[in-house]
Amino acid sequence: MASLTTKPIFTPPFITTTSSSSSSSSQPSTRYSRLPFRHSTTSTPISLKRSRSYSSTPSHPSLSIKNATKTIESAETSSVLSVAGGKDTSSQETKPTILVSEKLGEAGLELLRNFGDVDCSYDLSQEDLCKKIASCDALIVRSGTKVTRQVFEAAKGKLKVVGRAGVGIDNVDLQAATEFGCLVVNAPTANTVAAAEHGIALLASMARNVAQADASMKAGQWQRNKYVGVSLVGKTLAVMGFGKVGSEVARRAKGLGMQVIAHDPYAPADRARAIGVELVPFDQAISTADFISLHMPLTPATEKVFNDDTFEKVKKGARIINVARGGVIDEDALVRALDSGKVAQAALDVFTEEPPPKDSKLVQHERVTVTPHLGASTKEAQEGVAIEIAEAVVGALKGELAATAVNAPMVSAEVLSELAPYAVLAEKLGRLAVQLVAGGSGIKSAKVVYKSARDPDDLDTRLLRAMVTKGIIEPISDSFINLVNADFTAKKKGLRISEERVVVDASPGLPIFSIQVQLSNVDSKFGSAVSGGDISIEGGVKHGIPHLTRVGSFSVDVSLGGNLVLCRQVDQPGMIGQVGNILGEQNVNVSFMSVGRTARRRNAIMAIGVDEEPNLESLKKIGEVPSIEEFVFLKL
Ligand SMILES: NC(=O)C1=CN([C@@H]2O[C@H](COP(=O)(O)OP(=O)(O)OC[C@H]3O[C@@H](n4cnc5c(N)ncnc54)[C@H](O)[C@@H]3O)[C@@H](O)[C@H]2O)C=CC1
Ligand SMILES: O=C(O)C(=O)COP(=O)(O)O
Repeated sequence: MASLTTKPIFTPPFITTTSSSSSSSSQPSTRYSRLPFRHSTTSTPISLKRSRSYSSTPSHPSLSIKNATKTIESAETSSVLSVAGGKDTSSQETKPTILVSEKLGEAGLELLRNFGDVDCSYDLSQEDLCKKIASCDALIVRSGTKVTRQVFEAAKGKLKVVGRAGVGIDNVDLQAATEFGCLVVNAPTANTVAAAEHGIALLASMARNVAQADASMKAGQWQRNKYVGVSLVGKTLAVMGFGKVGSEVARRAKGLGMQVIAHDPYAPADRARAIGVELVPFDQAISTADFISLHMPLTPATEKVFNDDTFEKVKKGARIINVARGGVIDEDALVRALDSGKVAQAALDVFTEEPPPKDSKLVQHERVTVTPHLGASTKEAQEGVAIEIAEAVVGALKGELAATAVNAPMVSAEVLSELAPYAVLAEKLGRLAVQLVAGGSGIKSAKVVYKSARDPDDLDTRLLRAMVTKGIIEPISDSFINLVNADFTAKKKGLRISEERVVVDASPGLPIFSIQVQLSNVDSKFGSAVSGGDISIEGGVKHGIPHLTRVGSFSVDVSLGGNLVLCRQVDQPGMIGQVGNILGEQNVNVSFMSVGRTARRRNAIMAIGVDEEPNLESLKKIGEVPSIEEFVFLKL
């Protein structure tokens, strides 16, 4: 075994990770910050399933989701990755129920109807939504439905996925979704152009007073002098938020002959340069621009980022366009800035409260152009969004990969497929380890050691960590764990999971040589499982089947299917026969047996795989065999 690396691996904030070698295991621990739980435009999927795969289409082989019931899976069946739980007791034939709470394009509805029972119920009150949600597997919303904590609570674990047919997910309580293990997916790309085009439409119509002149003419007026506008060519546009929509607005504005600058703390400068846009600091953007167009998401950091102080800094006579979210502007401050003349005009598609109050000063303001959140409302965008979200929701319900998950760590399809048997191993090791704890609870600290020949950068362990967490927590609580809520649940239960990577000389073709699970500061009901003060078990995957390879300091080799009896005895002839006979008398089939010993005629461990659960009488008889010093029965 050779040490090659000290590189850290990803881990959430409450998880420490080290890399070490067999020769030097005292590398410093490092703490890393959590990866943002947000969508990515690249394909970085995760899978989520709960209860079962629905019958209409085959599920991803490695990703069928099992219920969180404490049923024991055999090694064969547990090659399906259990990443969610719930209380669904429907039969294989039962179709999932998908509630669509806002208008969705027909093509998307068609896809949904081919898969499940679709309930299109628009304009539901919060109370009615909470009533309905208890029988729904999926919910599809646009910006008008508030998916609050109350909704997740009312779902009582049944709701597996919320699909946001659009980009902004500020109307979904992501924290609550995560806590309830509910995946949230969005449709981030299909309405980009529509939103950008609407931004440009508002920019141009505001500059030329189109809406005001139209209203005036319809009221019988002919006011050519009143509606003299301003030109766009040569003016500076500041794009605030240089993401998908912002970039498209920038491209179009350049086509109109405008100078475009942008502010976005996270946008890469080369992407901006490629479009001929300069990225500048916030104050520079707002103080130099003639037009300011907002394209950032609504987050705690962007809420009311345009306020009295900001408007104080804008160039006198600046014009504001907002097709992002109303909440990024303090609307009262904008009214004051308009009244004072600091801001000449505003064009708004989005509002803090939607619809805004009828007497809203902002909406009624003469120099404000408004539209009722129409940015994404083109036929083309709505069809695209509907298909994008229907595919994401159906895929998630089938346990396939969700490329647009917004509240879960992203694990690529390749990683999922390669790690699937190790994920089963990881869960089983977690399950075994927790059953070795005397009393079974009070576990505060677990360490997962991955031995691999691979460079740490090539090994994404988030899935494995989630599965170890699942294995440890589910047998001792009523929680169900999936990729969405594993880290959250561990943290809530005060379980600190650390990870260590040891690089070993093994086949580089295999992602992992072995996984070791260690539990510290707990007593064991099977003293031989303790090594270096910790309960420690280790396993690997052989021919796709998880195997237990070490218990404490004893080497064993037993496939992790069915259940397991571990005995420690003095190494002597006849032991296997004696225990085998006791089990045979009770018609308990022994599937596998392995003996590991420290030295000849000294202590030995016998690991016996059994298909059935031995009854109490057989267990008692095993305990009475004179040379057996301790034994434990473990359910997998
Ligand atoms: N009015 C409508 O119907 C529509 C509105 N939208 C809204 O437009 C916004 C942008 O959408 P996309 O471009 O698709 O999202 P995106 O995620 O591609 O882009 C958002 C950009 O904002 C940046 N950003 C984050 N915090 C920022 C800050 N404090 N200051 C400046 N930039 C910041 C991000 O780095 C990112 O580049 C979202 O709020 C979305 O909800 C999107 C589509 C339709
Ligand atoms: O995609 C977005 O962020 C939007 O704001 C579009 O909202 P909508 O789906 O039209 O209610």
